[in-house]
Amino acid sequence: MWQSRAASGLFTRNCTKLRRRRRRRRRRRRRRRRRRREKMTDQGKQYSTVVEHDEALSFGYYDEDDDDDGLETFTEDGVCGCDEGGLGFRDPFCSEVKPRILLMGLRRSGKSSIQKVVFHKMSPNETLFLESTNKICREDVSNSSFVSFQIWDFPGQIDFFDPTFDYEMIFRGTGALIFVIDSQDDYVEALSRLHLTVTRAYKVNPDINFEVFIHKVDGLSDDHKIEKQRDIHKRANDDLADAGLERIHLSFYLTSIYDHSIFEAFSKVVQKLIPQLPTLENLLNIFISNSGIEKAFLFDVVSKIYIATDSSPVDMQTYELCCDMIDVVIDISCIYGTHRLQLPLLQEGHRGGVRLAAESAEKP
Ligand SMILES: Nc1nc2c(ncn2[C@@H]2O[C@H](COP(=O)(O)OP(=O)(O)OP(=O)(O)O)[C@@H](O)[C@H]2O)c(=O)[nH]1
Repeated sequence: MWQSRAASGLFTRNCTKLRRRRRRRRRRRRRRRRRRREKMTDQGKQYSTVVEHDEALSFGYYDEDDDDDGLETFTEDGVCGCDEGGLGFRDPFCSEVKPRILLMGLRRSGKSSIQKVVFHKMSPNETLFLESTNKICREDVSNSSFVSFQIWDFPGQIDFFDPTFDYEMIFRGTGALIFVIDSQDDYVEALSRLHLTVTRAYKVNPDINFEVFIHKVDGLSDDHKIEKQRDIHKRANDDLADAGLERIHLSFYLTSIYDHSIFEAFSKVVQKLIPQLPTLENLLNIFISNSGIEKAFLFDVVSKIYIATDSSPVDMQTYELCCDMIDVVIDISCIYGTHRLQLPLLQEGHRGGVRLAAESAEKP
């Protein structure tokens, strides 16, 4: 009896010791993670804000109390890949932090369509079948040394008051915030959402460029477009003035995925994030004046975004013509070009049809 009591006492003591040891280990691990995270934030690197739950949409860091190391949303070094499409953020050859562009707006306003059409060459009609985004989707765009940034596509129903949504962390590393308004819909709610988003973001990071895409204007007449733009511009700025925030500058663009307006608008957004822009413009001005060429654009061929142009005004028709010429050059070089030229285009997955043509051209 005495022996068994002693044995059970010993067993309990051992268990308690074991539990204490485990708890200590867990605490140490948490501390280490916290330190690592602080270090990463200091360096400007951002953690994923996507933590998927079974049912509800949730935003936040990984659960500190979750000890299951293997199931963490973050990789050990704090850099997390894209949830969709498998595009990672970590560039093994480059440790620089890329500017971040956020795509925000109400549900079905056209955010994902914009991203797919501009950066994935999706045909506008295919966007009709896009499903609603239910978590933040991040993508690394690194087409060239100038076009190198991250795009974060947000779900329409994002809730700033959700305590797990760490908007401070998100806005802190943001270069541009694109707010998409569906011009074919009633935009009263969109405007109040725009106001809330902009004021929150400005408080955290006053250096963000605020870009408003008055989207889906393809269904509107020219007069109607101008009228809508004027009305949205006035209401949005009035709201800011009422809040004493006149100093916030909003830029407005009329856009549609069914024409080149979305590429032009995106070009302007991206240009603001390129520190070398004035130098590039100067070089193009010199080029124009010495060559007798009428207009010059510096293009990112893959996305058809123009990185810079000379200082003469941009005529939409010239821009469209250049875009079409790029398509022709790509098509021809994919079919008749050298293997070296074809390869990057194949890797980029550029234009499905061309890819097939190039593959069959390669076969003996
Ligand atoms: N007419 C027209 N329709 C568009 C345009 N852009 C997108 N759409 C359509 O708008 C619908 C919604 O597009 P999505 O890209 O899924 O919208 P979203 O803002 O990502 O929606 P959530 O993921 O729910 O937040 C789709 O049916 C698109 O085809 C446009 O420029 N013009």
